Amino acid sequence: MNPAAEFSAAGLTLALPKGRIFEEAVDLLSKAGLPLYLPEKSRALRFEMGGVQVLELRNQDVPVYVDLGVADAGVVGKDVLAESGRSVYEPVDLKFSACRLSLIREVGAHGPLGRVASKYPRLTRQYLAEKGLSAEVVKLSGNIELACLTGLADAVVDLVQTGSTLVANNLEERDVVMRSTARFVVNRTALKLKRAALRPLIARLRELTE
Ligand SMILES: Nc1ncnc2c1ncn2[C@@H]1O[C@H](COP(=O)(O)OP(=O)(O)OP(=O)(O)O)[C@@H](O)[C@H]1O
Ligand SMILES: O=P(O)(O)OC[C@H]1O[C@H](OP(=O)(O)OP(=O)(O)O)[C@H](O)[C@@H]1O
Repeated sequence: MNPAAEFSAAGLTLALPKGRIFEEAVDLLSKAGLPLYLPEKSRALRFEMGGVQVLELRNQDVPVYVDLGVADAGVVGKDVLAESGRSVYEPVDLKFSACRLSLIREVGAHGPLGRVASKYPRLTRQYLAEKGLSAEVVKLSGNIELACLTGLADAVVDLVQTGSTLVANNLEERDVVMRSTARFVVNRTALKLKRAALRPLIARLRELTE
C-alpha cells in the first residue's frame, strides 16, 4: 500500500533551509507524496505549492519556526537542531547531508586549549565540560577553520565530511563531538491538530529512508 495516495497535505506549512539541504529535502518530501517541486530562482521567501506553504529559512531558524508553531514541520541538520536546544518532535532521520561535528586543530598542534572557536558554541561548551576542559568558547559565523590558522583559537569545532577542507588547510580532526544527518522535525501541537496529514507523511518518509 502506498500511504502517499491516502492523504492530503493541504494546509501544512513547512520550514526548509536554503543551502545544501533544500533540494534534497524537496526531492524526498515530493517522493513522500507532497506536491512540492523546486521553485524557479527568485527572491521570494515563501511559496505555495498545491496547498502546502514552504518557508525558506536560514538553517538555525528552522527549529525556531517549528517549535513556535509558525511552521508545522521542517527539515534541519541534527547539528543545528542540537545546537538550538529546541524541543521539537524528531520522528525521521532522513539520512542525507551526513557529516560530523569535530574538534579540529592544526596538524601537530599541542598544548592546552585556551580558546576554542565554533559556530556551535552550546555543543562546544557541552563537549568541553564533558571532557573536563575549561577553554573559552568564541562564536564565529563562517569559515571557522580560519580561527585555527590565524591563532584566534587553539582549536575549532566544525563540520567535516570528506575531510578535504582539513587537508587543504593543514588541519586534523582530533575527536568527533557528534554525528549529524538531516532530520524531519514536527511541531508537537501540529502533530495532534494536523494528524491526518502528518502521520502518513511521517510513515512514508520512514519507508523511503529505511
Ligand atoms: N560538507 C558537508 N557535507 C555534508 N553535509 C554538510 C556539510 N556541511 C554542512 N552539512 C550539513 O548541512 C547543513 C546545512 O549546511 P549549509 O552549508 O547549507 O549551511 P550554511 O550555509 O553553513 O548555514 P547558514 O544557514 O548558517 O548559512 C548543516 O547544518 C549540516 O547538517
Ligand atoms: O570535509 P569537507 O567535505 O571539506 O566539508 C567540510 C566543510 O563543509 C562545510 O563548509 P561549507 O562548504 O558548507 O562552507 P561554509 O563554511 O560557508 O558553511 C563545513 O563548514 C566545512 O568547512
